[in-house]
Amino acid sequence: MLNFDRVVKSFGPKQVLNELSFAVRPGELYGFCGANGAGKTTAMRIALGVHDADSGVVTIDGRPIDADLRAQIGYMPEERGLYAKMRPIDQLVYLAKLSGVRADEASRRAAEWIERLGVVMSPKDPLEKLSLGNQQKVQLIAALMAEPRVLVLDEPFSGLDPVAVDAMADVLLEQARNGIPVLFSSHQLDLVDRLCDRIGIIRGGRIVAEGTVGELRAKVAGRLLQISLQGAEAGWPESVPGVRRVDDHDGLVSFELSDGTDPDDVLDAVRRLGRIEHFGWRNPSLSDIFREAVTA
Ligand SMILES: Nc1ncnc2c1ncn2[C@@H]1O[C@H](COP(=O)(O)OP(=O)(O)OP(=O)(O)O)[C@@H](O)[C@H]1O
Repeated sequence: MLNFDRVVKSFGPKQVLNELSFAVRPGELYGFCGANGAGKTTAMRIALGVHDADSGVVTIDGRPIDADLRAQIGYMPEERGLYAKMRPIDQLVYLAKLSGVRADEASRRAAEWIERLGVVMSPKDPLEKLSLGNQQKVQLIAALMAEPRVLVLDEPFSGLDPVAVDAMADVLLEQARNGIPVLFSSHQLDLVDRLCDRIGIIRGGRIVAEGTVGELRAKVAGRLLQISLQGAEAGWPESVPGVRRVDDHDGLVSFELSDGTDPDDVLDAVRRLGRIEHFGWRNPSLSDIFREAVTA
C-alpha cells in the first residue's frame, strides 16, 4: 500500500499540500484528480524524493520511502525526461540495468513491451524522432522495466489517441490486478471514470472527495435537476430561484440546487415560466462530481 500521511509542503509562503492524506491499496487503480495547480505533481514528487515534505510521511507497506523503496517505484514524471538523442531500446535496457536487471532480460522485456504497446518506430531512431504519443509509451515502458512494486504516473494519458489510451489502460489495469498499487493523475475525467477503482479529488492541498465513482455519485445525487420548457422566454434559466445553472444541451438545462432548495418549489417556479417538457434528476457525471468538489 502506498500511503500519504498528513503530508505538508510549502514553496516559500505558498502552502501547496495541507496535511494531504490518502492511500492507494494493492491491486487498485487510483485516479488522482484536481484543478491545475492543486498539488498533484508536488505530491507525486514527494513520494519520489524529488521534493522533501515539510512534515508528514509517504510510506510503502508501512515503511517510509527511502532510496531502496524509491528504486521499486515505477515513475512516469510529468516532464517525462528520457534522453532525446538516445534510441528508446538502449535507454530502456540502460534504465533496467541500473535497477539490477540483467542485460539479456532487460532486452527481452523492452522488446516485449514495445510490441505489446505498439510503439511505432524504426529501431534506429532516437527518441526525439518518435511521435509524442509513442514517446509517451516509451516513458511508460521505462516505468515498468524493473517490475515495480508501486506505479506513480503523472498524467500518463495526456495527448494520446484513443487506441493508445486503450493500450495503456489495459497495461495499467493488468498491473493493478497483479496486486500493484497504481496511482495516476489525470484531467481526462471520462477515462478516470472508466478505469479507476477509486478516485481522490485534491483541493486546497487536501483530499476533499474520495471513493468509487458510485460512492461519489451518491453524494451528488439529488442535487442536479434537468429541465426543458416550451414557450418560455429566452434567458428563463436565469430567473429560476434557488438554483445555479450548470449547462444547457439542446434546450435541456441542468441546474444545481442550492442548499435548502426544495425541488417542488423549483417545479412550481418553472411551471409559471413555460410548459414543462422534461423535469427530472440528472445522473451526475464525474465532471459534475469534480465541479462540486472543487467549487463547493
Ligand atoms: N518547485 C516549485 N517552486 C515553487 N512553486 C512550485 C514548485 N512546484 C510547484 N509549485 C507550485 O505548487 C502548486 C502546485 O503545483 P503542482 O504542479 O503540484 O499542481 P498540479 O495539481 O500537478 O497541477 P496541473 O494539473 O496543472 O499539472 C502550483 O501553484 C505551482 O506553481
